Amino acid sequence: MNRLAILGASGHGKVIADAAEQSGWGSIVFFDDAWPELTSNGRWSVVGSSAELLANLEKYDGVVVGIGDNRIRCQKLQQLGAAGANIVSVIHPYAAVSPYVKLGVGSVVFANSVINADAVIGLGAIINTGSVIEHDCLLGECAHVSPNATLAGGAVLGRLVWVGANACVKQQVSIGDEAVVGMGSVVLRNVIAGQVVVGNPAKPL
Ligand SMILES: CC(=O)SCCNC(=O)CCNC(=O)[C@H](O)C(C)(C)COP(=O)(O)OP(=O)(O)OC[C@H]1O[C@@H](n2cnc3c(N)ncnc32)[C@H](O)[C@@H]1OP(=O)(O)O
Repeated sequence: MNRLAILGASGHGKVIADAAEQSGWGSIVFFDDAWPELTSNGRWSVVGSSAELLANLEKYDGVVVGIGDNRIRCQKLQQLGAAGANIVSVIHPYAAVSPYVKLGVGSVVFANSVINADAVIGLGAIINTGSVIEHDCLLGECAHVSPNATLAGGAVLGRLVWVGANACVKQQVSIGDEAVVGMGSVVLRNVIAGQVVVGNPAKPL
C-alpha cells in the first residue's frame, strides 16, 4: 500500500488528505507538533510530531506539507527536502491540469481548479478549490491561489504571494514577492513586493 505523510493537521491538510485519497493514496497519516495531544484530523490519524516524521521518512512513499501559511510551508518543504523526503504533489481527480503545465513538487491542486497550457507553478503552491490559472501564468514558490480566484493569461505571482478567495488578476499583471491580494479584489495593475491590496480596482490597504 502506498503511504503518504502530511505535515500539518490543519483544515487545509484535511482537504489534501481527501484529494490524496481520491487520487489513489492507500494510507494517509498526519504529523503535527500538537501530537500527542492531537490524535486525529477528521477521519485521518495524527501519528507523530515533525521530529518523528523527519526520523521516519523512509517509511513513507510521499510527503506533502499541509500548512496554509506560505512562509512556514516553504520552510518545512526545504527542511524535508534537505532530509531526503520524497516530496510529492497532490492533484484532486476533478482538477483539470493541462499536460503542458510545469507543476512544482509539493504543490496541491484541489477540486474544480483549472491550470491551462504553459503555466509554470513553483514548488509548494496551493491551487485551491475552483481557482483558475490561465495559460502562461508564472507562480513563484509557495504561492497560494485561494478558492475561486482567477489569474488571467500570463499573470505572474512572485514567491509567497497569497491571492484571496474570488479575487481576479488581469492578464500580464505581475504581483511581487510576498504580496497579498484580498478576497474579491480585482487587480488591474502590477503590485509591488510585500504590498496588501484590496477592492475593485485593487488599491494598497
Ligand atoms: C480554503 C480557504 O479558506 S483558503 C483562505 C481564503 N481566505 C481569504 O481569501 C482571505 C484573504 N484575506 C483578506 O482578504 C484579508 O481581509 C486581508 C489579508 C486583505 C486583510 O486582512 P487584515 O489585515 O486582517 O485586515 P482587516 O480585517 O483588519 O481590515 C482592514 C480594512 O480593510 C478592509 N478589507 C479587508 N479585507 C478586504 C477585502 N478583501 N476587500 C475590501 N476591503 C477589505 C476592511 O473592511 C477594513 O476596512 P476599515 O479599516 O475601513 O474598517
